[in-house]
Amino acid sequence: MTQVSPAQTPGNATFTVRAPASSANLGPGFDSLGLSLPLYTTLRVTPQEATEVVPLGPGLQGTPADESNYVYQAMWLAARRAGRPLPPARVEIETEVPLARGLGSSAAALIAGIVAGNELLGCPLDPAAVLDVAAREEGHPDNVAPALFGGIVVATLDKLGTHYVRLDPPAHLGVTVLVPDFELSTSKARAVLPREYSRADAVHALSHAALLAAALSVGRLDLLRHAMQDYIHQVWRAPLVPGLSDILESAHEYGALGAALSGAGPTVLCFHDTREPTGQLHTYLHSVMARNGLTGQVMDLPIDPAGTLVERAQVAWAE
Ligand SMILES: Nc1ncnc2c1ncn2[C@@H]1O[C@H](COP(=O)(O)OP(=O)(O)OP(=O)(O)O)[C@@H](O)[C@H]1O
Ligand SMILES: N[C@@H](CCO)C(=O)O
Repeated sequence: MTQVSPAQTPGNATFTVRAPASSANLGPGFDSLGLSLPLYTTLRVTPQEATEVVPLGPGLQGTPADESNYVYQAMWLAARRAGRPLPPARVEIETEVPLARGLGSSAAALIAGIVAGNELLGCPLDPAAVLDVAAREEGHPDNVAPALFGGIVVATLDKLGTHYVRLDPPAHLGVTVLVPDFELSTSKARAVLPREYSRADAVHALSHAALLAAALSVGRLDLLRHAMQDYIHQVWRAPLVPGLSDILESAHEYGALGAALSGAGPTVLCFHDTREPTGQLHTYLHSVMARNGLTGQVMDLPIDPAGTLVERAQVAWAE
């Protein structure tokens, strides 16, 4: 596997693109802060005379098996930015990222598609351009930036471009996610947010987001719980996610270093210290689900440092 890189092999060779899940916001970093998680969307792309789009596996049931598929549309975004037509190919799509759960499935699909389209074209776009295409399409960079670069990314999108800083995950910082068995689309979870905020809320948000980014950059795990306070989105989304308010208030009593709604939800993210056991936290998160009549999964995951990877089959240049 190699990081996003110029094409090294002939234009007709099969290649795979693997893009990770992500958790956006981390509390106050609304639309601007996210991290990458090791659940993957994988594309297997084979140039051929006619386009074929093949979603595989139960995770993608119901997604279109034709050119309207989001991944294929994303491949065309790369071609449009490059000002060239997309060469035809067979595109097989698989994913481990549950859809519409707040784990960045759409960002993984978008990044994987743009990187695949770019590869098919011989890599006219550099990684910063790939990120900018993705951030403009999604409307915010907080999932697509960690999906592309891995680790933790602070990013902002403005008229001039998408600007970002990637941080290596601090030592001993692990993630526990509670993934409920129900979907919540990002559009529904954005629709409940107010259009305007008071100056007090704005100052609260920017000071906490700034503290969180600084704490993550120097590994101050003791500050996470305080820095992750948020009044911009979680309070409005809490009615859509049973148990969220309890977890935000009490997870620290069970070993969490901090807790947040993951992306637009319904997944909830807790940070933990990887040197400490997480059994108590798991038991607590399961009890919150049970109290609220929910089922779902609780998983410990590391932060994925690698981001999107491209692998080309070993094909000799002479073939
Ligand atoms: N691999 C994929 N192939 C095709 N479509 C996909 C794929 N992954 C995601 N999608 C599309 O994206 C939608 C989910 O996007 P949505 O933004 O609502 O949630 P999310 O990205 O999983 O969560 P969040 O943005 O809160 O982290 C799916 O319903 C589907 O239409
Ligand atoms: N920042 C986005 C992430 C989900 O796409 C939100 O919370 O709506």
